[in-house]
Amino acid sequence: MTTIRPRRSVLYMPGSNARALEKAREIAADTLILDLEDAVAPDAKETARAQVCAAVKAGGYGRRELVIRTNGLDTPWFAADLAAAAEARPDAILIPKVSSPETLQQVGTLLDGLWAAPEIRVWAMIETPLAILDAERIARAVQDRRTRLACFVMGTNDLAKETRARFVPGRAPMLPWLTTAILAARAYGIDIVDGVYNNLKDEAGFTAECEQGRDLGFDGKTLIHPGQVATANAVFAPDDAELSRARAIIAAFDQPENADKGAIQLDGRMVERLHAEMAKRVVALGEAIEA
Ligand SMILES: CC(C)(COP(=O)(O)OP(=O)(O)OC[C@H]1O[C@@H](n2cnc3c(N)ncnc32)[C@H](O)[C@@H]1OP(=O)(O)O)[C@@H](O)C(=O)NCCC(=O)NCCSC(=O)C[C@H](O)C(=O)O
Ligand SMILES: [Mg+2]
Repeated sequence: MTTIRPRRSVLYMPGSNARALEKAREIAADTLILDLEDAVAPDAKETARAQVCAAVKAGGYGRRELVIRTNGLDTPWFAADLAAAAEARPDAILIPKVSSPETLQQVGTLLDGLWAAPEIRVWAMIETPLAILDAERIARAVQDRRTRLACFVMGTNDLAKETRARFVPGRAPMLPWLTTAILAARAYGIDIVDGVYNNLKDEAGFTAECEQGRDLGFDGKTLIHPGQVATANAVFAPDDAELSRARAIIAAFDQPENADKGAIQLDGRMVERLHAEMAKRVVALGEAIEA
């Protein structure tokens, strides 16, 4: 099994907010997205870029995964954002408003031209109607190693803006888009994290949306405030009951009498070898979180 990197809590912070960049060294998020795009006003773009890249170079974020979100390819800031981000060497660079695989190929070519370290991955915001309609081809871009593609990030605010869909409890208007993006990501073995929950005061609504995202198959959720981290970390981690059941399934198939069986009964339920594979992933995720 490949190594699992937990991405339960993926916290955005405005690159222009020096205090937040500092504070983030102590926040228990799995991943930090240091934003140069929507969270930063046009007049603050250059300052934000310099601050973010200095923070990444300075380090001190421990095991937290660091991602820099650039401005879009069609903006006057993109070229300088990409060059500075490549030089700062974050774990990944997040590209907003990716609507086709060609965009990822273009970014990959630019990164190669900048001699960007091969370890730097590219993440894609899935937040336009065209991205949903073309999600399968965008995810398939992972097969072109030049793209460095590793993860999809849902941009539900931009999707709501572009489609005029409303945010309603249960997200019925968005479910087809969320599941389309998840299917595309899983078909090509890339990770995918859910969109943000804008209401910072609605804890019950936020918890429900985390649970919905987990049940749909997301690896984690993007967040906008440190106060959302603990809930996302708890919801997207396997709990004790899930871990002990997973260990029991693995142990059952390890028994010599089950060596030639494809399906067995365990505690009144049918379990197949595919469940043992799923159980191994749950245990590996639990161990990665523990570490
Ligand atoms: C939403 C906020 C503007 C609220 O900020 P504020 O009113 O200052 O909140 P608090 O007073 O509760 O803050 C308490 C302390 O926590 C720090 N803080 C706040 N938010 C963050 C954060 N995201 N990361 C790190 N630290 C944070 C404050 O500095 C306070 O610290 P202290 O001074 O020591 O007390 C604010 O939370 C915020 O800006 N959030 C992020 C907004 C953002 O990044 N938006 C863009 C991403 S969302 C998006 O674009 C999704 C996608 O593209 C789509 O289309 O859907
Ligand atoms: Mg967006």
